[in-house]
Amino acid sequence: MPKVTYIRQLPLGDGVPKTCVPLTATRLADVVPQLAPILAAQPDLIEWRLDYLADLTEKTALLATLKQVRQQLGEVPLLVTVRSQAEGGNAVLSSTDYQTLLQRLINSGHVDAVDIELSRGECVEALCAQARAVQVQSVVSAHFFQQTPPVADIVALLAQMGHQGAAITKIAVMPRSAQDVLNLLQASLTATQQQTQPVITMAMGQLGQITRLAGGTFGSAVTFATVATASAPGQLPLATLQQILLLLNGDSGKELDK
Ligand SMILES: O=C1C[C@@](O)(C(=O)O)C[C@@H](O)[C@@H]1O
Repeated sequence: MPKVTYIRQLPLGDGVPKTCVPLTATRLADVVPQLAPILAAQPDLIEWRLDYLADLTEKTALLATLKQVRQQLGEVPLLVTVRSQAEGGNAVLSSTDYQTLLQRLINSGHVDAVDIELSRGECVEALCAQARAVQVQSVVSAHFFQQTPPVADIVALLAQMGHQGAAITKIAVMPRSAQDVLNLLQASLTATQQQTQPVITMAMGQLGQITRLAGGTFGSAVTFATVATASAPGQLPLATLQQILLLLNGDSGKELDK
């Protein structure tokens, strides 16, 4: 069973799925303005998808905006993600540039958690260790935008993330059938029973939407939702999700009138 893992003061793996909304601004100047309506909707966690920025080379300006974002968030935890094109995002970075950028984010003092792609191979373990050293939680992730791997493969990938030092493990798949959706849920349940790190899973697209609503029942610790722009197919509006989570999780979920 996963041990409860905190991102700032937010417990993951305690049986209640947490909501996360992505920030998808394409210009640094739009980041803080985009944050206000997201915060007003009261997600548990914010993910800044840095790869949406048209220019990822402006490191000084980027870190200055990151500091501002952190200040605006108060106690809401911040996850930063640089999603590669190969994993469904927009970043086209060499291994060295990816590693350097993630190191700067980890050591910035302004992030609570960092997404690290398992497919980046060699640097994953080092990045997890660097994050751990400065109390930043590592969320090691894998994305399958074309298919859903077999249950055993999903479970093995999540375990591999844990072996590489992930504090939290995450996988997103694209289902082609209802069986694929069931397979993703089965893999979530099995991984949750076997590993100590919290597991985050989702099946994308409309077919997979049930996993964003009821994934918590099968162990998924976080569900991604939208306030304005989606960062992956199938994400539901946060307000709708909050209501359904309350129905499914009772008193342990959020209050309806929040
Ligand atoms: O890994 C994930 C999950 C996600 O792909 C989703 O399907 O909701 C959305 C991404 O922003 C996030 O980094």
